Amino acid sequence: GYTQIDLLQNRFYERAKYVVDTLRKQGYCYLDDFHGEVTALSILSEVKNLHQREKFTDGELVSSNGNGSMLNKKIRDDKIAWIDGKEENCQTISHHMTTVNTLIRYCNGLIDEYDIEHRTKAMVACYPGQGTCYKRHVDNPNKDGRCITTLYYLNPGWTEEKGGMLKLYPGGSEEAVKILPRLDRLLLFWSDRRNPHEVEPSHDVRYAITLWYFD
Ligand SMILES: O=C(O)CNC(=O)c1n[nH]c2ccccc2c1=O
Ligand SMILES: [Fe+2]
Repeated sequence: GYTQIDLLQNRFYERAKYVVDTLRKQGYCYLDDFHGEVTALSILSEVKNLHQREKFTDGELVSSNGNGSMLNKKIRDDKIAWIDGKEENCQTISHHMTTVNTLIRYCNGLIDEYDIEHRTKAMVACYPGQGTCYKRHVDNPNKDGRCITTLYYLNPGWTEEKGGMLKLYPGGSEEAVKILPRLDRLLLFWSDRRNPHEVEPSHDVRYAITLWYFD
């Protein structure tokens, strides 16, 4: 009969197969209930704890000095923290990183055009509400090596009224796809020009963890 390991490997294989087929077909794909609610809530509590411990940076400030006056204008409203998973009180975030690594390794076996070697640290991002957003952009417009973006959302009970939807323009089409940043949803998409995307203005605190995978 099947051992636990066989079942686990089959599960990863099944999900990797679905991810690769879907990425090939539409350039993005998401998996709901990725870790299960208990683990998802544990990751959320670790992220909130990072926030309380002031581990997040502020969104980047640029001075837009039209006539020499140093007006500080925000170009981005996200607050971020880079986590390598060894920090204290980040054990479940670390488990998330390991799990996505395994999924991507299975995907790697099925994707021959890429040979995914490594990833960035985890970028924990917080949009603090009050209409904070992220303008339309491409994650990797100039071949910096990143091939897959993974975004893990941590927002229980999120609804479209709260804004903060991820708007994706797959294949650069003007037909936008709107993704709800709901708890325990893992979104993956090609990081290059195939996927311009933006974060609509958020009216509540919105958390996500990004891992970028390199070819
Ligand atoms: O949160 C989302 O749904 C999408 N989020 C993004 O596309 C996104 N993309 N690139 C970044 C670079 C630096 C800091 C934050 C970000 C960022 O939230
Ligand atoms: Fe992005």
